[in-house]
Amino acid sequence: MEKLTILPPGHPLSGHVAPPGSKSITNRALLLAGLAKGTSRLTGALKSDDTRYMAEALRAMGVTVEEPDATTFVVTGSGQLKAPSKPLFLGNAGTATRFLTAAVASVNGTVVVDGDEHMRKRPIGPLVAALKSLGIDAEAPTGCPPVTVKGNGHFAYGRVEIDAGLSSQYVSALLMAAPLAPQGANAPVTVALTGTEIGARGYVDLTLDAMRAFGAKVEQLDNATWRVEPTGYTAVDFHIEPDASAATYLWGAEVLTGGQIDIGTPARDFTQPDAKAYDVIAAFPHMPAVIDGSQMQDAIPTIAVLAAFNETPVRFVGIANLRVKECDRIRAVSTGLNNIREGLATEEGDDLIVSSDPALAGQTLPAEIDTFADHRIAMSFALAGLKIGGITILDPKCVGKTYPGYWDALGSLGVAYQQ
Ligand SMILES: O=C(O)C1=C[C@@H](OP(=O)(O)O)[C@@H](O)[C@H](O)C1
Ligand SMILES: C=C(OP(=O)(O)O)C(=O)O
Repeated sequence: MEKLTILPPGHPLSGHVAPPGSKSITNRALLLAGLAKGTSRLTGALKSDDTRYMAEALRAMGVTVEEPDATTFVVTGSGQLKAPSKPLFLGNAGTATRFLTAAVASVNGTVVVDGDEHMRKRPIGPLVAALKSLGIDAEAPTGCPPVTVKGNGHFAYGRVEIDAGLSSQYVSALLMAAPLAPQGANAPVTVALTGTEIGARGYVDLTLDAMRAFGAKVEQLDNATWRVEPTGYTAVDFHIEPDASAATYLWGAEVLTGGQIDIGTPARDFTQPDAKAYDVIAAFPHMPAVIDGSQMQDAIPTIAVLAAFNETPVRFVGIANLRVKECDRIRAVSTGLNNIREGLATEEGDDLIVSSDPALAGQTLPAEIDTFADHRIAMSFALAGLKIGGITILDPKCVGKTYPGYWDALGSLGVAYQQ
């Protein structure tokens, strides 16, 4: 399946569709379970490209990962990752790549962390520099993967500073590796932000929650500093909530078609940052003139496509690091919208301005949307296809990164396709 044309349903989309498990929480839980000694049962988990890469990497380092059903991982670790026999290949999974880069410093031996051609363009230099500052032997000559880490059996203790301006995942990576510092040293790891700027702080909170669930002792000293004790991790049974970023497409489909989609989880019950998008989406077609995307970054492509149908234009600010996600998402969204109708989107520096036009709904405006191999571009532009005839999504299978059942989910609500 190389392309998929969405046929506008012509009726409100209503029904029950539960989004899959959270990618962010699944990959945290898999890692922490793999680092623990004993067996952890992870339920409600996401099975997708990103979590498969994490699971495979753990298996390559001696962890047993069983999959008794479509949403469960049973993970048995020895409390010590082993050196893998070949480089860890992590596709374009930012979480797996960043989190493992720090965690494999606890391996006794050399580990190469690598990804596909997209991941090889996503910066990891600040994380590598932070590891080096702790005395860990780590190299990423291009500033992006591959990263070579020569571990000596445990993480390092001391104070580490990190600039998280490009990615909060660097902070999460250091925090999750920190309990693996040598236990006898009786000294904590202190993780400190250089600068108070951190996009998506809510992801750090997810990290702290997951660490504590697996027995870590971590304390937030102030807005920008955390202290982590060298406790290691304890195996535990852990339930994963549905994915809030995946939910944004269903919330979007609901407001755009005037339907009622029950996703099984009230927006306020999510702990993930993208749940903040609910209030903005619920305001459609009166979304605000300025939307700050810094604390709900992965939801911005969804909201930007909705903005094309809003009553008034929307300027997206605080989204600079969308340029270093799976693709340059500011460029991908503006390219896609302008492909639907020239002038629909403009970039001003790192801001994106969508010049809304409710009259788009009901028109036929044939456009092939280049997804740049980015699941979120595919999923968000599918929403445009619910109202505009002729929207064709190229490489629709890229949704497999985080939501393999996406096309079937829309199909179950009555959306039809032409291949
Ligand atoms: O920690 C996480 O689970 C994530 C953090 C965010 O990335 P950055 O920290 O790189 O902004 C987000 O975009 C990504 O999808 C998941
Ligand atoms: C940015 C994303 O993913 P990651 O950084 O985990 O590859 C995403 O899923 O939107």
